[in-house]
Amino acid sequence: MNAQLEPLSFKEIEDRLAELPGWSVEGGMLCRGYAFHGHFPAAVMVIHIAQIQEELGHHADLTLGYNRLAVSVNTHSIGGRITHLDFGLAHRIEAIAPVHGAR
Ligand SMILES: C[C@H](O)[C@H](O)[C@H]1CNC2=NC(N)=NC(=O)C2=N1
Repeated sequence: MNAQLEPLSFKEIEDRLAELPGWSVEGGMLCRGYAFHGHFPAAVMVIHIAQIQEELGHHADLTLGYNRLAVSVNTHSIGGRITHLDFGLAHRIEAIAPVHGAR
C-alpha cells in the first residue's frame, strides 16, 4: 500500500504538527484559519489553493468569509483519516500564504 495513504498515528500527527505552526487537528481534520486585509486577497488565495489541489489531486474544504479563510483537510479515500497527503497539502498552502498577505 502507498505509505502516503496510510492513516498517521497520534504520535506521527503530533510530530508533523510541530512543523506547521498555526495548524491543529479539529474533528479529525487538519485545520488552519487565515486572516487577510480584505475579501479579494482571501478569494485569490482560494484560487491559488485550488490550483495546487488540482496539481496534487488532493483537496481541502475551504470556507471563505469576508477577510478569513478556513482550511480543513483529511483523506476521504481512506475514510477520513489524516495522512501525509494532508500534511503535504498544508505545507504547500503555508508556502503561498505570505504572498497573499495571509496571517
Ligand atoms: C480520484 C481523485 O484523485 C481522488 O478522489 C482524490 C481527490 N481529492 C481528494 N482529496 C482528499 N482530501 N481526499 C481524497 O481522498 C481525495 N481523493
